[in-house]
Amino acid sequence: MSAPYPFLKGHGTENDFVLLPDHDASLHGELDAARVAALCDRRSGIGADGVLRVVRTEAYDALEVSAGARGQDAEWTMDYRNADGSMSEMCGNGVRVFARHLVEEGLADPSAPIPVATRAGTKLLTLTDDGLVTADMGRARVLGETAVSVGPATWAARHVDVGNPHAVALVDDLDPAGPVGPLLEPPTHDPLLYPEGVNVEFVVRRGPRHVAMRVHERGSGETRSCGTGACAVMVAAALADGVTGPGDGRGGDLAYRVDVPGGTLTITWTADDRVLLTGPAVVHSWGATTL
Ligand SMILES: N[C@@H](CCC[C@H](N)C(=O)O)C(=O)O
Repeated sequence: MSAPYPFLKGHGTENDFVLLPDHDASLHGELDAARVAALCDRRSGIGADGVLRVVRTEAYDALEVSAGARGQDAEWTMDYRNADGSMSEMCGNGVRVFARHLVEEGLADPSAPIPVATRAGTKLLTLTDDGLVTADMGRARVLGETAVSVGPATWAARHVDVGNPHAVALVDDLDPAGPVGPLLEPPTHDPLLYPEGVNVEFVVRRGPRHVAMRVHERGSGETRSCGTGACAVMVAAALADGVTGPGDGRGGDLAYRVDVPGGTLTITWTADDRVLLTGPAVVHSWGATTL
């Protein structure tokens, strides 16, 4: 495709995305991994951690093979791709930016929760007057223990699935000059447990119900934030704090502050076992690009 194609750029706590409006799914078959990687390249492309393709679910279903448990009860589908062009089931910050875009373009009504279909099912998005967007991520599945390594350092990690896979390691120090390092390469992980790769979060405690994290994202490298990662981190931290879960384990909701390099997210584990991801989400630029 050589004609200029419209795009938007947005971010949630500096996890940044190129949005491609493709309402009628005309990009079907065009948006291969190489094109996505070229768009996300920070020197020769627009630059982003991933691409959010905005497609009407009806058009998507007519043309494309449904992947796994993708929800079909929403007017809009988010087709998410990592910066290297690989697909992921879910992107928590991405779906929040996606909802912001729908509302700003008059494509969705913010007076009620907005359903968005993803490969990990339909998510409900709520926009509030304080500028924040909350994604109801559903249930986080805690799947046991594993280990991750950076160079000679190895940490125990918790395997948490938030629609996509995570390994969460509680560490003493997040400093890039320390054992976690600058995360230029993917941390080593168990290839049998994570045959498709994994998002790895390193977490330190900052105070009661307050943690900070860095993340190496599968397919995108170290990013300034990861919404699904923050959800996995919150659940892992709460369990490490002795919470028997869900929620506070006593019938109430439980909220943690999760600091990421790009800002702050609030994660709430509800008594009925849903994880809510809340934070800022903005669309700030518009333009046209070659595809
Ligand atoms: N940044 C995202 C996660 C994007 C997908 C991830 N890299 C994967 O491959 O699973 C988020 O905010 O959740």
